[in-house]
Amino acid sequence: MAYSCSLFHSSLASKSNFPSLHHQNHRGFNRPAPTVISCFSSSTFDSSSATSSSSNNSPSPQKDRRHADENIRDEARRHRSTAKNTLSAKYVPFNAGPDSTESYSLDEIVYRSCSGGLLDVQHDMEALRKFDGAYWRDLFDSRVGKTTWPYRSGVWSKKEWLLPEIDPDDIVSAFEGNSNLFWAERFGKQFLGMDDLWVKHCGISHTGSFKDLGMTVLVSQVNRLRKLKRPVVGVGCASTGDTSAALSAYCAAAGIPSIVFLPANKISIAQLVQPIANGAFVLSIDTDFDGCMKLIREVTSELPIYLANSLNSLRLEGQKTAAIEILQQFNWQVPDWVIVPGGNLGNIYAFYKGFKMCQELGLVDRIPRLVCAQAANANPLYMYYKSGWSEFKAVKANTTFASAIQIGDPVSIDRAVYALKNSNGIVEEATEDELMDAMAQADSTGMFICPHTGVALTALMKLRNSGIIGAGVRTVVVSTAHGLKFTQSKVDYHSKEIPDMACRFANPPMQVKADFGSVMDVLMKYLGDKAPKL
Ligand SMILES: Cc1ncc(COP(=O)(O)O)c(C=O)c1O
Ligand SMILES: N[C@@H](CCOP(=O)(O)O)C(=O)O
Repeated sequence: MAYSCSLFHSSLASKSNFPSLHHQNHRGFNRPAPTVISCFSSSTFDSSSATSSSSNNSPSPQKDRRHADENIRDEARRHRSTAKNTLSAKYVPFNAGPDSTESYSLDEIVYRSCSGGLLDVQHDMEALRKFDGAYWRDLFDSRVGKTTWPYRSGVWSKKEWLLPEIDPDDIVSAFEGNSNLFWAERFGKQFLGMDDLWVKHCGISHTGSFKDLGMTVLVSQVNRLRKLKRPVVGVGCASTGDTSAALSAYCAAAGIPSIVFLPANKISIAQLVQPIANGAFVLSIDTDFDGCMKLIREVTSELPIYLANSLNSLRLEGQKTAAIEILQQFNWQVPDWVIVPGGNLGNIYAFYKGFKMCQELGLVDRIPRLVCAQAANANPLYMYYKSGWSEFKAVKANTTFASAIQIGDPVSIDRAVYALKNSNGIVEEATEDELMDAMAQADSTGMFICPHTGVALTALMKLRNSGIIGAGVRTVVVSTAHGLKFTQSKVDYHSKEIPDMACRFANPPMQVKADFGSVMDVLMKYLGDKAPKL
């Protein structure tokens, strides 16, 4: 498919009755406000999520109480500042040189640069820098735990760094983000000899995966585009099951049609039922994810269907907030390592971008080393890394229990390489045995993770064994989906029904006759095995 400067163009629209396609304070204060704020006394931000420690400005619960006939959107509107917004963002070619002048408004429908390369959302960093790091830390911290629209969302609590110009009325949010940063105490100690291991549970989320973080941003922007009468009839994606779930849920919440292309028989039942239940138009296509991705790219260049995959750089703006959240949850201390499972490879770049923005804007003084973990059955990035980044070759992705990363031709390969090179990063891989064992081991310590998180944990185990990651260093493993989406893989594993897999940590249920003696026998044996050895 040729992209002519990739501005959304439709031959079909011009022939049919589709609309024409040619058009293309707020302050958080746990501490005194940084002096820089006084230069912006007509604040860039609204006042609804601000709390102040200064006595003459302290919030009055009665006065600020929501009016009886208001909802939280109305309330936010009442509090909104009339001051001019000084922040902005635009699309630019990804990793463009300093001489590049190519850029697009976020209100344009564009996914690729003139040369066919990836795009990136570029913020006006000078405007953001007018506020110092302490200001941003305080602002973001002040929004946690409140129900204020839209800042209750872990994503929109960073609104100024995402879509600074969007009207909060256009935002479509399920108050995603603010996910648990779980201290993996027992897993770390028992299997890795680590006591500072953390799992960022991005999958404990509205639709059960980290995709919600990006989708709230993308669907909000689509909502805005539709209000601006831009030609967006629906939103579409190719998916291995999580993007489609998030897309269909957010679109359903906003009343926007969604269309999802799924590789037939390659996603879990739980994932399949999500877009069906949310009223998406579901196409089950007899190909793999890469085949679906190719088709959706072709279709979205012909029809007024907005592309929701992470090729669209808007998605990564939302996903980058998980990195900012990790720093926030550690009280703005930087972990040493962050390990992310990779498939289409948008997320590893999103993490890099989130960390890097925090460094550039003075919230932290360094960034973590990143690890991207792939399934050995779908490992084009790993192969590229092993070749010393000499030659990238797409692969035919083979079946893997980590089905959401069964991707052989990742669209964000360039973004991933950039993120890894600039974070002194590493790529690792996990065989099917390794990832399933790691998942079972993690589950045995009280987690209930997805196979993709098993891939990331395998990478950690390998890096611990080789001594690259030391025992005492603070490490975060990103868990990308909820384990309940992948119960069949756990059932297969614990039933030891997987051909050629030892299933070393299987814990099958015991069949027992319905009589007291039989039950006592098995219990006595079980308890005997568990008795502490004296
Ligand atoms: C559960 C899960 N984990 C990891 C990934 C990989 O993310 P990315 O495609 O951004 O590399 C995906 C999707 O690809 C996913 O659905
Ligand atoms: N795992 C993804 C694959 C597509 O990734 P995307 O981030 O480019 O949408 C999925 O769940 O579909």
